[in-house]
Amino acid sequence: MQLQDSALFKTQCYIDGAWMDADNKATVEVTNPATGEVIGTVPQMGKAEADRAVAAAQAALPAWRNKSAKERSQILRKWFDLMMAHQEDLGKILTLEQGKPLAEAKGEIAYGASYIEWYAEEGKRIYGDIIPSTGLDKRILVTKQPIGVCAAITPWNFPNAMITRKAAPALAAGCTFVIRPASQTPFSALAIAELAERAGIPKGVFNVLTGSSSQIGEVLTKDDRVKKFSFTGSTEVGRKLIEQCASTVKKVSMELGGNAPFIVFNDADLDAAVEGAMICKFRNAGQTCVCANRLYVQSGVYDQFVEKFKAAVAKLSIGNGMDAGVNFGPVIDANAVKKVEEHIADATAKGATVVAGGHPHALGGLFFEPTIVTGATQEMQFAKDETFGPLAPVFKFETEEEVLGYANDTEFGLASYFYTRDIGRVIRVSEGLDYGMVALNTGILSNEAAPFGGVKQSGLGREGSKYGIEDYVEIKYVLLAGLDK
Ligand SMILES: NC(=O)C1=CN([C@@H]2O[C@H](COP(=O)(O)OP(=O)(O)OC[C@H]3O[C@@H](n4cnc5c(N)ncnc54)[C@H](OP(=O)(O)O)[C@@H]3O)[C@@H](O)[C@H]2O)C=CC1
Ligand SMILES: O=C(O)CCCC(=O)O
Repeated sequence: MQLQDSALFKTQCYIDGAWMDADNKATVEVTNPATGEVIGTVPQMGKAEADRAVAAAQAALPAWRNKSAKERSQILRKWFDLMMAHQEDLGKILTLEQGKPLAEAKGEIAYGASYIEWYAEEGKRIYGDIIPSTGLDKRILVTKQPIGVCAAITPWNFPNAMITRKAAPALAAGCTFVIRPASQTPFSALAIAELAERAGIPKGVFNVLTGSSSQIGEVLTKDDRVKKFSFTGSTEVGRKLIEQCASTVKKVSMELGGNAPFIVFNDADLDAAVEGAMICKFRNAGQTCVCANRLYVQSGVYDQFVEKFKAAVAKLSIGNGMDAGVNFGPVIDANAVKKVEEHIADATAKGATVVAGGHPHALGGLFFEPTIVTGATQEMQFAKDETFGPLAPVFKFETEEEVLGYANDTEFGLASYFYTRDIGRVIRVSEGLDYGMVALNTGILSNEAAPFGGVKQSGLGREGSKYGIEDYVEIKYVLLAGLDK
């Protein structure tokens, strides 16, 4: 791998400020989804190493918690600066292990770093309250204190930003942190740890473990020293981890599956809607939890929208994300290909038509053609189940009431999108969508200043913004009495 700073490519874990192998020296291979080649190996750690990481985070807590918010802020700011200074190398590592095009990967590095910058500032503003009490001799003091040791498990689709979005508010609030990244994308996490060390984050404050998800997950969710657990991934695994956290009544944050509706009304700016649909559906080859999973287009513009959408899809440049000009890469693994194929087969068997793509790409391996199907209906699998791949089903609808019913007919409630220029409809539809996030006239809604999160079975808690830090503090109420003497 050609990096300007080759020390960013680490193949050991980072626990208590030291780089180390698994106790039994076992390793696991990581492959490049674009080529199938092995990029390197990382330690296959388990319970014993996880226990030591939690102990290190516990030992580091008092000194980190007792730094002033300004001191922590200065260290975090340095971490942010280092990430941006190494954006190119971090982007390359990310593309090699995850597959997304390099420009998109570098975009993720800036996006991930923006959470560190944001919380370096926000950590200084964890305000409390003084509340007048019922008795004149009393006052109620409310303070917010760091919750303690925090742990997290993150997915492969955003190997950098899903970590910083959790670690930055935790560290800014005065907590210490243990992270177990996805097996398919550990190198981005280890590079973040290398930069944490260079930024001066003290030993034990930020720890990275790779290896067995079930063994490490069990420690991180059941150990009483861990006070807060945060997860991004599938709803199925999230449910299980919530159950495990119940054994020690831990505070949990969950960013789980989505099934985003993308609604285009007759009065929409169609070119803007197509541009939004392209980014919303096909960035990261359709593998984000806020990706449009169902495109609902009103009957008056349905045919026109499909034609423009097809033309835009035909312009995508498919290939290895490291190659110049490529803007659409492979999917993560064979299961991802299988799921897209299953959803296409189910839809065509029930009457849908493939109007673009529909097959594994001629490049072979994990490349799948960006696909559009028309004539989609609520009876098809993708109406209920997140595809998490490059398949865009286009549904036709007649009325606002009808489409709101379809959009909300899911157990998920993460992101939703709609295009209209009618102000009354803007209010009615944004209030009527049962989603944690609603975007009007745009296909992209994530940024560090906004509260990212879902309702229903899409999760618990919010990440980013002033709200995101609340998940990493405990409220303490102090009653001051006898003040009249
Ligand atoms: N909300 C989101 O952003 C995401 C949603 N998904 C959804 O989930 C589907 C499957 O993707 P997948 O990657 O398998 O998602 P998973 O939920 O299985 O994986 C997410 C993370 O959880 C870990 N994990 C898996 N099982 C356990 C366990 N029993 N205990 C502790 N940790 C565990 C994984 O480790 P390991 O890598 O070792 O498997 C990974 O780090 C996707 O198709 C998509 O629908 C997936 C990723 C992100
Ligand atoms: O898929 C996810 O879990 C994160 C979505 C990326 C984003 O923040 O937009």
